[in-house]
Amino acid sequence: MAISDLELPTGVVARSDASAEAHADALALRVADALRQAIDNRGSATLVVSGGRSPVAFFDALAQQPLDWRQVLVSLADERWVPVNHASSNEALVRRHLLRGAASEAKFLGLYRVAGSLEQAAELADAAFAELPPIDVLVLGMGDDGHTASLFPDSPNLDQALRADCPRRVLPMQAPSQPTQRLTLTLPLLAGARLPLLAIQGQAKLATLAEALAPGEMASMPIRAFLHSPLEIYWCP
Ligand SMILES: O=C(O)[C@H](O)[C@@H](O)[C@H](O)[C@H](O)COP(=O)(O)O
Repeated sequence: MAISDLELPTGVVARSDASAEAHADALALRVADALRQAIDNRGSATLVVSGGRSPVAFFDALAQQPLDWRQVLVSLADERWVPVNHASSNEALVRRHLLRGAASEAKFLGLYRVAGSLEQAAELADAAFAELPPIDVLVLGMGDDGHTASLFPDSPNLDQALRADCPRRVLPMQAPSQPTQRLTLTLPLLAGARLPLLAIQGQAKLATLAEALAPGEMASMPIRAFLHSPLEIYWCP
């Protein structure tokens, strides 16, 4: 199956690249162009990225892009509640692969907070994220189960996080399917992005996307909250 086989809602466009490298480069060029445009129009740009395994090549390619990184704020759609020197830390991943070279001039707002509990860490992050400007570019990934950010099916706080009027910017997530406790931005913050992008690779995720595009509960496949205009999907085999 290819992404061109999928029937996409109006305003949702998809791009397919032949290799993971071409996919990462195409995504990096699109993000860099949008960040430059935001800086030209408003003097600064806010980029929110997801973690996991897929974005590494994209981060490495974006770090090479010529732009005024001093005017860019980079943040995270979600985080594992682990110290920033932990192997699973999304902040560590972004600092290692994106915030280097010229891109090390960018500002960074992380989600991880030291606290006595995940709930307390989420409250501290929620307060800090009141400072997050409107998102210019959001890069989402997706799991095979249809989660995105740390909006996992069956997570206790999912319904609250998916409310369009959710009063929280950051919520704790204890996804039954995941080994580490998580912190996630909630739907109102993520849905406000000027340019939302979804980057996925492989046939399994394409099948998950096809399933998510069919009618169904948002809570069972949270990626459904983003499968509407405007959205650009980047896929490679
Ligand atoms: O912290 C995370 O893991 C991400 O934010 C998460 O939402 C990720 O995008 C998907 O789980 C896909 O992860 P992979 O790219 O590793 O498949």
